[in-house]
Amino acid sequence: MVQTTIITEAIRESIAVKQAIMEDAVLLDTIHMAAIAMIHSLQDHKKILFCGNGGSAADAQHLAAEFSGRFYKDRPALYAEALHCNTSYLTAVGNDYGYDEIYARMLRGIGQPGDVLVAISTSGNSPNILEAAKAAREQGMIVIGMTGKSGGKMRAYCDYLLNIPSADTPRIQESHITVGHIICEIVESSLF
Ligand SMILES: O=C(CO)[C@@H](O)[C@H](O)[C@H](O)[C@H](O)COP(=O)(O)O
Ligand SMILES: [Zn+2]
Repeated sequence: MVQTTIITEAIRESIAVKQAIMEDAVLLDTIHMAAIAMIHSLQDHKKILFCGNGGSAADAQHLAAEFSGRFYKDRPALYAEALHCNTSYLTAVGNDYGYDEIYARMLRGIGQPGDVLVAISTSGNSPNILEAAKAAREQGMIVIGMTGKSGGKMRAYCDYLLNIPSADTPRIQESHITVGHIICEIVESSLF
């Protein structure tokens, strides 16, 4: 059956990508270091900002809410936000300055040295995410990139590159959420 093949292949590929992450010592180390960077920023009363497009915007919002709401533990809120949640802002800045500017402009307004930007792009090439990463660096922020295998142009702007070993957008996104949840667990268990 065609549907059964699609279902089992998607699951098989998703497992294979996660298996490849588990066998990539450099990536595992980078996940750990990215979590430590977030812990230090939060201990220093800095904030964690997330951005992405489409499914990655949903991932940005999901992960920000794990920090600002709660993950496993009943504990104080951590300062985390996804940058796409204000549609009035997005439509105004997209309309007046262009879509590539939507996140960069906000970061120039609110980004502080020591804050963290988690920039999520499966291709690593979305212009608004690249502009965001550049603006974050100009503000003295730490940039954690979540991308696919190649890292794309994002590679040049990341302090920590979490490049999932796949070139398939949905499979990459599934692993972004897995890695994001792992980071949430490390951060929460270290701070509380
Ligand atoms: O969720 C999906 C596909 O799984 C889409 O909404 C996807 O996120 C969008 O096409 C994005 O615009 C892709 O951008 P990016 O990941 O290359 O930065
Ligand atoms: Zn998706």
